[in-house]
Amino acid sequence: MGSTSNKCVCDSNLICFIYLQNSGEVSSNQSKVVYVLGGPGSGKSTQCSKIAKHLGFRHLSAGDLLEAEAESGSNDGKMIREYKKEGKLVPSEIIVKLLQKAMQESQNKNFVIDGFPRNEENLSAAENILKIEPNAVLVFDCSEEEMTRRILSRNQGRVDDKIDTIKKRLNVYSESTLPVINYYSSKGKVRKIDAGRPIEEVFDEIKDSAAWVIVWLFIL
Ligand SMILES: Nc1ncnc2c1ncn2[C@@H]1O[C@H](COP(=O)(O)OP(=O)(O)OP(=O)(O)O)[C@@H](O)[C@H]1O
Ligand SMILES: O=c1ccn([C@@H]2O[C@H](COP(=O)(O)O)[C@@H](O)[C@H]2O)c(=O)[nH]1
Ligand SMILES: [Mg+2]
Repeated sequence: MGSTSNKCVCDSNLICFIYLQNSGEVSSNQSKVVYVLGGPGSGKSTQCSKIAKHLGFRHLSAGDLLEAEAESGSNDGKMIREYKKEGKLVPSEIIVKLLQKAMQESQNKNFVIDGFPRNEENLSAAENILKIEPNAVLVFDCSEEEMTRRILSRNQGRVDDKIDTIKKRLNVYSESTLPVINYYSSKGKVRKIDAGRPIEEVFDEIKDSAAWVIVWLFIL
């Protein structure tokens, strides 16, 4: 569903109708942000692409922004590569700077942010520097076995798609990202998605959740 054109292309008319009421020109100055969190390989980027295409959000992947910065050969690039290879989280100021630029340059001000905030330092930077208070947080629930299987068959040439790095990323998720999820849970913003199912079934659940998100968008 494209909010800019106000033309409904998603298959749930009710959701489209309600969404369009809330995304027309009158309210278009109000930015909406949905965070998508989940373990490595849980399907965040796959589903965020679908959310962008069908629900009219701009997809910003923290991992992809960092990868582009690394590819650019900038001063931070080499350091980003090293952190990524080790499955570690880069210092917040780096990812915050990239997100801030991407958000400022985007005409679509409704964002689905993929894989951020990942730890408490990110969370504090998101609140205090980016001034983001997300409308909702989708959390992808998937077993470690399934996430590992998916990553090992991903074949996208990522430097971190190796078993040793995957184990480190799973630890970072449990130790650093779960506290962020608990924080948003305590604010009633988390919607858990069973991400262990086939891609289309996961997206169906997200579309059902979109109705829930829309309720939030109206309330907030
Ligand atoms: N529901 C699913 N069932 C089976 N395979 C899936 C599913 N969702 C995604 N995949 C596949 O699993 C791999 C990982 O998916 P994706 O890249 O979307 O995960 P991610 O959560 O973004 O991972 P990362 O945190 O490493 O960026 C991809 O090859 C993707 O095609
Ligand atoms: O906020 C973030 C997001 C990502 N990273 C680093 O990038 C890789 C890959 O991220 P994906 O979202 O899984 O594509 C991640 O393991 C971190 O090394 C980060 O530091 N901060
Ligand atoms: Mg991803």
